[in-house]
Amino acid sequence: MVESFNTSSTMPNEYIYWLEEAMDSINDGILVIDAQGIVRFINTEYTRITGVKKEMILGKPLKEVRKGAILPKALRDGKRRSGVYRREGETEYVIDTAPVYKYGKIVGAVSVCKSLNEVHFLSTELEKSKERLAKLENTVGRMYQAKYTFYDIIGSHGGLEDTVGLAKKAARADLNILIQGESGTGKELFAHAIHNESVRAELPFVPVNCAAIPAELLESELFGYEEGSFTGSKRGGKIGLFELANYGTLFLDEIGDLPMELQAKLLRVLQEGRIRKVGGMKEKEVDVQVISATNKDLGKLVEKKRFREDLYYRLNGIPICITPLRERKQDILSLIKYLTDQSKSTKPIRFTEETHRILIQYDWPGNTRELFNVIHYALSMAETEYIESKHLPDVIYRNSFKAGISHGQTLKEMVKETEQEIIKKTIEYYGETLEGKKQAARQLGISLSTLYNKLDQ
Ligand SMILES: Nc1ncnc2c1ncn2[C@@H]1O[C@H](COP(=O)(O)OP(=O)(O)OP(=O)(O)O)[C@@H](O)[C@H]1O
Repeated sequence: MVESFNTSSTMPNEYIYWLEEAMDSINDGILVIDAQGIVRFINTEYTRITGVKKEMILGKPLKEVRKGAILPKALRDGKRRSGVYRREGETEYVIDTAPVYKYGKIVGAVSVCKSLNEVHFLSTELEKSKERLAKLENTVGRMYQAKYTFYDIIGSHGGLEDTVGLAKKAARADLNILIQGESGTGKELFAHAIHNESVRAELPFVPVNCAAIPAELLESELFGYEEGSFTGSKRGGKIGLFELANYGTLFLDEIGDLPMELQAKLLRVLQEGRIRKVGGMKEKEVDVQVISATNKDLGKLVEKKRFREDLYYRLNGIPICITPLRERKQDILSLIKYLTDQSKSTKPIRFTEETHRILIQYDWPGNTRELFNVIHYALSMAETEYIESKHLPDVIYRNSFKAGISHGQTLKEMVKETEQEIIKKTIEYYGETLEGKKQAARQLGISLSTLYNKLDQ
């Protein structure tokens, strides 16, 4: 049963005016018909979407002014309809229709329309955002990828083979791992290889150098921060490295340098598997394998109360110790070959026997990193295919004299060469002027003429 639609009998004019204003402020188009199908109201957005003005439609039967309108159906069958697609020239829109009831009887019907142009615009924006997100994910993925595998670890002596075996088992165990060894022994290389051998290989490998990040920034780097948590914080806050490493591996390099206060926070995260951003209230679960590394004796730091014992045991699920290069000198030649094989040089590279002897005799306090630097240096100094002792950096070359390695020279020649080196360095220090040379001679306890003679020999 359909009744007449009459608002003026029940509402004061002022109220109706206010209601119309309210309807005009919303973003959806609205059209209302009465029980006879006569258009009683449209709002401004309806005109904007359909192009139909009030004077063209108000007071007229909807069926006549808008051919194919579905709203009158609501008067007949009392059904609500939603998402009906319409097109008006260039404008596409969808409408929802519903009957209006009063005391259980239909007194009119209302339709609400939404422009699809806006929806199209929003979905294009959404697509663009998705594309940007995919690119960012790709970049982050590439940034946080472990580069090395166990194939990149060269050498087998001095226990290195067993260490590699242990590291492979550790990769399968999914426990926290602590790698200890002097600087340059390959701790980071091992961490990459372990991650790549583990079930987490396809997921991020996130390295953090605890000694390189200022203590006051480290907490927000590790755990992230909420927007506005401190002056200068970024809009939207920041995601922490723990969260970036979720389901993957976090490599905490130089863990011995982690400030005490952060040690407590790290321990809590490892125990509870949850992180909380700086300035945040919510906690988030994280599933991260932690590989830590240090060139300090962490056990000693614990004794000196500079590293928390409970954290030490948490991190030290599987301990891995890498032998320094001086204790596995048999690996030096394989390491040199590995590096020269990688060289882009088109000509063959040959190390003289003497160069090999010097490289093997040296103690390598900077371990493999130092060896690699020295080889790179020598390769760039040599003009021919032969890498001779003179192509090695000064410090290595001189050291070989101290170690008594003969360079194919007589004792007299070696003494002369060393004397000249020392005189040149002293003159360099005091200056090339006559006064500088006099001072150098005085310093060396020889006369000026002896100084000239020795240089001219
Ligand atoms: N056994 C090895 N085989 C091949 N390359 C190696 C080996 N050990 C070290 N390297 C190379 O030596 C360099 C230094 O290694 P890495 O950075 O892993 O050392 P580290 O122990 O982490 O040093 P630090 O304590 O100073 O951080 C890298 O270029 C690495 O690839």
